[in-house]
Amino acid sequence: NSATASSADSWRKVNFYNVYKDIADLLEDENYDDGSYGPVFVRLAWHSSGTFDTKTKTGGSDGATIRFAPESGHGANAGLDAARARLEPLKKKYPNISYGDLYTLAGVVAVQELGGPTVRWRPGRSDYKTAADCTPDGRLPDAAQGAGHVRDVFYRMGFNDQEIVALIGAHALGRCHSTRSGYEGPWNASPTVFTNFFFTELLDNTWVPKKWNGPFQYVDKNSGAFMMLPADMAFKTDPQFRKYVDKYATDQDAFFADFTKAFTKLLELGVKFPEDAPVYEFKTLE
Ligand code: HEM
Ligand SMILES: Nc1ncc(C2CC2)[nH]1
Repeated sequence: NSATASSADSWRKVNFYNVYKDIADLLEDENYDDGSYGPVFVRLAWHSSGTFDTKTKTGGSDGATIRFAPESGHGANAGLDAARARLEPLKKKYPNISYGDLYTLAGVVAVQELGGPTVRWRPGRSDYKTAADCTPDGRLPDAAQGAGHVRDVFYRMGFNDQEIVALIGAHALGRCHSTRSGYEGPWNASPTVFTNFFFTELLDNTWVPKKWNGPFQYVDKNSGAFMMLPADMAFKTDPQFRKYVDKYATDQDAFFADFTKAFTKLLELGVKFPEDAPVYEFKTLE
């Protein structure tokens, strides 16, 4: 963690168009996973933000407490050190950017450069928080549980059913790592392209329990080349979630329109932005 802490207003000295470009240049790496850091940047932005609790107004992306132990060591955050390390040189290059702004912006760049919708983003998160502000473990969802648990976690953040389903669509990206969450896969055709494939695969494939000694999960019967978590399956079986899964599976534009709104809301949970903080809509480079 760079010693250069940003002050409350130091974001005003940052050219975010340059930061966007530099993050985009970090995405591709043929030696990492499926060739892109994009998916793990999206997960970093989401885990930095998804700790928010509407009742206590604690957690969220402001202060980026995810970079401090004990939060950095929570099981749910396993593997995110790789994403934070990849972004660290940009904190040195742009000492006036806050980690909270850097981590959330990286998620925005990843979604846009991997073919997803434009995501509105505001600067103004601060780094004043310390390890003492870390949120307790258990704020993020447990993949082994079902719809009830998923609602408990996301309602606590302030989301409704439609927003929860839109957000889970990000599971079209990336993969599970047995060395991180314990789950494994997928090897589907396009883990580095942002599409509505999570919904189409969920509905169209036949899901069977994976025969292995890892944690309970599903694999698709025909190709064995895609996986679903127990929590993923809740989106197929719960009637209120299923309504939106059907909609997004048949209408990618509707998914994109709802995802971008919910993702901006997620990345801004709990943040008190300066009144004059600009709303950026970056042009996608690819
Ligand atoms: C019910 C809610 C959710 C559960 C239980 C869940 C669980 C998981 C698990 C277990 C992994 C595998 C981690 C690993 O082993 O590397 C994962 C990966 C991922 N999750 Fe989620 N997640 C949820 C919601 C979300 C949301 C809301 C987003 C973003 C908007 C998201 C984005 C991702 C991405 C992009 C990956 C791939 C990361 C990589 O390739 O390294 N997830 N998720
Ligand atoms: N279906 C599915 N659930 C979780 C994932 C990880 C993002 C890769 N994929």
